[in-house]
Formats: sequence, structure tokens, C-alpha cells
Amino acid sequence: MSKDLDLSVYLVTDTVQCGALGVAETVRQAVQAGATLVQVRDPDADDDAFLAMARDVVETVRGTGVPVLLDDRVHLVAAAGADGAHVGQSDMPVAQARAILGPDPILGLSVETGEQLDWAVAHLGRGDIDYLGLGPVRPTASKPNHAPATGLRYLSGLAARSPWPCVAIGGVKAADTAAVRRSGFAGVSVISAICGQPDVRAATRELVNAWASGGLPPVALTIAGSDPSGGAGIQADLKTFSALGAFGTSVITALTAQNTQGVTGVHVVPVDFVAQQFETLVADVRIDSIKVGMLATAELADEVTELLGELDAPVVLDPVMVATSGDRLLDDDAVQAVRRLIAKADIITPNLPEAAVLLGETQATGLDEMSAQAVKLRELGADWVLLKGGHRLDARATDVLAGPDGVHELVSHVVQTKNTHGTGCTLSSALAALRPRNLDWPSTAAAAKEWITGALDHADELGVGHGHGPVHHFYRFWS
Ligand SMILES: Nc1ncnc2c1ncn2[C@@H]1O[C@H](COP(=O)(O)OP(=O)(O)OP(=O)(O)O)[C@@H](O)[C@H]1O
Ligand SMILES: Cc1ncc(CO)c(N)n1
Ligand SMILES: [Mg+2]
Repeated sequence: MSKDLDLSVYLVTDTVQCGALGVAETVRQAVQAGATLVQVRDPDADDDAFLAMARDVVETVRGTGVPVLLDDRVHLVAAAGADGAHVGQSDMPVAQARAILGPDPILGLSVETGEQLDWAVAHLGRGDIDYLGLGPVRPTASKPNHAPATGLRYLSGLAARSPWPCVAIGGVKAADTAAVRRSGFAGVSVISAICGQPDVRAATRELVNAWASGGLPPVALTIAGSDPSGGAGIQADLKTFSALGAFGTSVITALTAQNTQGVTGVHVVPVDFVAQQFETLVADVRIDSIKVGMLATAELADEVTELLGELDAPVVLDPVMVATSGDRLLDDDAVQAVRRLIAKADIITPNLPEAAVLLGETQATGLDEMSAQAVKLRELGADWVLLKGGHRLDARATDVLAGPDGVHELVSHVVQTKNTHGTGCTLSSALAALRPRNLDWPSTAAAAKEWITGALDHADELGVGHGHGPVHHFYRFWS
């Protein structure tokens, strides 16, 4: 009987690495964020302590449908109420384990070499085991004396020959998930990629989302204006997408003649051609995330509102009204149309002047006012509002994120630079690039804030223009 096992995100616990959070709470948060299988592992614990921990984990996941396996301790599976066991090459032989477990519980086997796989194929029936753990992919702290890492290429060769589904194990990181998925595995088995992570849910969701994407990068779409100076607009958006691991696509709403000192002209793209760019693209290319920037006119804003109804990807709306130089980028009569578009957005990212215009109020000066305006802006229809603080820069460069769960502050240090052209475009594009791989908007916003701060930290290394220069979109890549 083939068991319907979801091996995609397989958590192996490590008591030491789980730290103060503890094993059961780590498991609870990981399962909440989408972990599909749990193996309780602690080679140093005695049976009594191990059984207590296993029972705690079984109770923690009760009702979720997520199976709990015991590492090596086949004889404790029934007492723990667990769903099966996993044995290594030096643990109890599979035949003996299966005799103790009976036919129904899940049984996994570690395999490190081709010879071990050949032995299993020659000596084990299809139903004797349910999956193989192939590894180690790379040296792992969890098994310091383990067989030398054989690497994914070698292991995928084993997976291709295996009659059982296989998980990749041993030093597997979130960044490996795409390659593992493309290499024919049924899942990733991880310890330190989840255990001991500062945010277990976010770490787990990154694995879940990477696996769900089939190993492909998210495709992000920017619907915005062109900034020839490269610091803002679609140019900044596409650089940001690329720097953060998304494939960038674009629909251009307006051409600007612009440099780091100002905007000398705007040519708005005819609405029908904006629609034609969009329809031609989405007819062929999947879109996982959307950023909307400069719209220039009410007509364009209303057209984009219609077009967005054709997709269900998350939408980041940067309600662009004025460039850093102070030049207008949105007609006065277009504000109401932008308000209508907000209802289609999942998150909006106004700066302080834009928030004041959208609310018909004066610009917030203090943090309390920022929070109040961010909360009030949610009434326009977007669940999340990221009110950017670049125009009032307190000591922590505080932005305010308001959502269904309240208000979050996003903080960093203040970067002493004049090169802040396009910071808002860049931040909103970072949200669009990161959202498909993240747990939720708060974790996405925290990652985007960290990234934009780094781009500002390195902005002075570019030397572009004599006015407010661009931020450094590729600071993580250029030496
Ligand atoms: N000097 C700085 N130091 C640190 N963070 C900054 C600085 N200037 C801006 N930021 C951050 O950059 C992000 C963008 O905020 P900002 O208010 O500049 O957006 P914006 O006005 O829409 O930018 P633009 O319109 O030029 O694209 C925010 O996270 C803000 O806190
Ligand atoms: C094209 C374009 N979009 C957005 C901004 C906001 O900075 C800009 N300066 N130029
Ligand atoms: Mg802006």
C-alpha cells in the first residue's frame, strides 16, 4: 500500500539547535508555516527523555495531519503514538524495523552511496520502506563524523535510480530548494535551516514557497514609468527584482526625461498601448507578483485598476506623486483615481507627502501621527500600508507598517548620503520581489527594509549624477 506522503518540507529536530524555543514549539511553528513531515531526533537522549519529547511533539501536531517519525528508536514508535521511524545505515536493520512496526507505519532509510542503494534495491521489497533520505548534500554540523558530503549531483543520480521517493538531507539550506526540486527529489529534509532560526515560521515558509514554485524564481511585473537616470522607475524596479532573485518584467506607463537633478518632461504612453503591453505579456508569462509605480494620469490609473482584475498575484502599489527632486509625476485630478486603485492593492507604500494628499490632511511630523495616518489609510482598501519615513528621518529612519494585526515599526540607521533618488521605488519593488518567497507582509517588509538600507549604505560608491544620485541596487554582488 503506497502511503500518500508529502515529503516536501521535512523537519528533523535537533534539541540543542532548537535552543530556548524548544523542540515542541519549534515543531508547532514550523508545521503552522507548512512543514509537511517531522522527525524527532536526539541521539544523546536516553529512552525516557526521548519518549517524553516524542509524545510532546505528537501532541503538538495532533489534528494537523503531519506525520511524526522517530529517528532510530523504532521500539518507541507505538509508545509515543508516532507514525513511524527513520533508520540510518548503522541503525536497526530495515527487516527488523518493519517487523516491529508492522506494515502501516512509515519507515524511512538513509542512503549515502550507490552501493547502499544497490543493496536496498536488491534486498528490500517496495513496501519495506516508504522513502529514502539521500545525503549528506554538504558537510553538516548535525553529523560531524558522517560520510563525506557527496553533493547534489551525485545524490540526484541515486534518486533517479531509486524505486522509492527520496528527500535530500544533510546541510540542506533554503537556497538549495530549487535545485533539489529540479533534481528529482520529493523534498528537502532540514535541521538548521529551521531549528534555531530567529523566525522559525519565516524560515519554514521560505522553504515551502521555494518548493511550491517548482524551483523556479518568482516572476515580478512592474507597471511604472521610465527613469533614464536608472535610479527610479522601471529601471530601479528591474534592478531590484534581479538583485533579489526575481525575474523582472515591465509595462511602461510613461517616459520621463529625468536625471538626478530633476524631471524636464513626461510623455504619457497611450492607455490602449499600456493595455496592449500588459495583455501581450500576461498571455504568455506567469506573473507571481506586481509592483505599480508612476501612473501620471487618472485615465492610466483607472485602466491599471481594470487590468489588475485579470491577475491574482499580490499587488504592491507605490502611489508615486512627486519625484525626489520635487517635480510632479501625477496629475492633480488623478489622485481620486489612485484612491480607487488602492482597493486593488495588497499593500501601498506612500511617502509622507503622498499620505497627506491621499488623506487630505497635513503631512505627519511625529511617529504617532505616522501610525495614525497609516492606520487611516487602510480604510482606502489595501490591507497593508507601509508609510515611509524618508521625508522626516528620525534617528532610526522609521517606517510604519499598518495591517490587520496592528502597527509594526521598521527601523534601521540613518544613512548620511544625498543619494536617495528612487528609494521609494526600490523599496516597493523589493516588497514585490520578496513576497512570493516570504511568510507574510511583515516578514517581507523587514527583509525589504534591510535591503534598501544596504543599498543606501553603498549609494556613494556609484558616483552617478550631480544631484540626488541612485542607491546601489547590486551592492550585495559588486565587490
Ligand atoms: N537617509 C536615509 N537613511 C536610511 N533610510 C532612508 C534614508 N532615506 C530614505 N530612507 C528609507 O528609504 C525608504 C524610502 O523612503 P522615502 O520616504 O525616501 O520614499 P520616497 O519618497 O517614495 O522615495 P522616492 O520617491 O525618491 O523613490 C524608506 O524605508 C526610508 O526609511
Ligand atoms: C519614472 C519615475 N517613477 C517614480 C519616481 C519616484 O522617485 C521617479 N523619480 N521617476
Ligand atoms: Mg516615492
